[in-house]
Amino acid sequence: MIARPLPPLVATMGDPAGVGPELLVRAWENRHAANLPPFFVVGSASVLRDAARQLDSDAPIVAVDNADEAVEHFATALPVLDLASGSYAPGCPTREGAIIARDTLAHACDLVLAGTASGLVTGPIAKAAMQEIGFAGPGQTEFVAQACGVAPADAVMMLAGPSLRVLPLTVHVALEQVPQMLDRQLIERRITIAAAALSRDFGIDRPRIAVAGLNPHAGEQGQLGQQEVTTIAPAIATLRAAGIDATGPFAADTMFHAAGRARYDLAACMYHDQALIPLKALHFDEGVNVTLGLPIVRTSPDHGTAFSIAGLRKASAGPTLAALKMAGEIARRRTA
Ligand SMILES: NC(=O)c1ccc[n+]([C@@H]2O[C@H](COP(=O)([O-])OP(=O)(O)OC[C@H]3O[C@@H](n4cnc5c(N)ncnc54)[C@H](O)[C@@H]3O)[C@@H](O)[C@H]2O)c1
Ligand SMILES: N[C@H](C(=O)O)[C@H](O)COP(=O)(O)O
Repeated sequence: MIARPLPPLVATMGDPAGVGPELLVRAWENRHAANLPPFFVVGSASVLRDAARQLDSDAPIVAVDNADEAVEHFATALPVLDLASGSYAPGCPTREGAIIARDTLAHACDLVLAGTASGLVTGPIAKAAMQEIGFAGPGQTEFVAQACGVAPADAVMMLAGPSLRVLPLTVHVALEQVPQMLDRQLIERRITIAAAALSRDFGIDRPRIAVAGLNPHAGEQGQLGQQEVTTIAPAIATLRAAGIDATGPFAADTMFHAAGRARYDLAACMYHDQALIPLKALHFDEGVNVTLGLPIVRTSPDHGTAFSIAGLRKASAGPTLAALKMAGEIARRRTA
């Protein structure tokens, strides 16, 4: 049976002064080589044209009115729903740019929720700049969750690369807050959501989830901290009783070498950098940030706005290509 065509993906530029716009131009240029599904941008045609010019690219940028038009034009031009105007110097973020990032993200969420687009790929934002305009939540994950009517705590961040998937159980909080935030409910809830998503969206029937300890040597039987004994191990036991293949807590420093990675499908980590350092060390140029637990598909490249190299033709489009491919694959799997 021939699969019916899905609606196109929708992408956002993120902060227009970051590398998001240029990487969307590069992604479109590589659409055949990367075998990308059709996508369109909710953003600014003028910003994308400026980005193409800075890249010395002849990629046409066409303003469209809807997703159907976007699909019609995708073969010959990068389609954009032109909702924003103004020019933005690469590397020079502005308040107006943060507002555009917020408003275009909100519009893109609405398009996916309405079924007009099959998935959302978000460009990088600058969190501090977004906070200054009253952005809801620490990042796009929480914003998209709220747009979907999902409690931010139930929108689970996973970073994925070819040989590693990681889940930070606590994310954009100060390290000093992590021990008090780590409770059994949080660990059990987020790993349960992740296990279901790995089955549904990645086709892993019985995902193996390795859980890291918080303390060095996973606490050394309680001699180097108590969280493993009082909280993490009991949470793992509860998950296992519920039929989830969770193991640990493991000493984090021996989870990420090749032999360690071969033992699991997802590494559940206690805090942001415990998860993202190994992922970005191994897969920075192809890493994808995937939000699990949402009714929609949402991915983003694994990096930020890279203001220091925006407009300099130095940014790799690898993570953006990987994010678009993964969003398309998940969307296809969900409709199979
Ligand atoms: N997904 C996101 O929206 C996201 C992710 C991380 C950071 N941020 C935000 O981005 C801003 C800058 O954060 P940062 O500097 O810590 O992280 P960053 O990812 O923007 O940059 C870190 C380093 O990686 C390099 N880099 C980033 N993307 C690259 C690419 N595509 N190709 C080549 N090199 C690349 C940068 O030049 C820099 O040296 C902050 O405001 C942060 O909040 C956003
Ligand atoms: N934690 C991710 C990273 O460091 O790559 C990124 O900041 C995610 O942020 P969003 O919730 O805005 O996608």
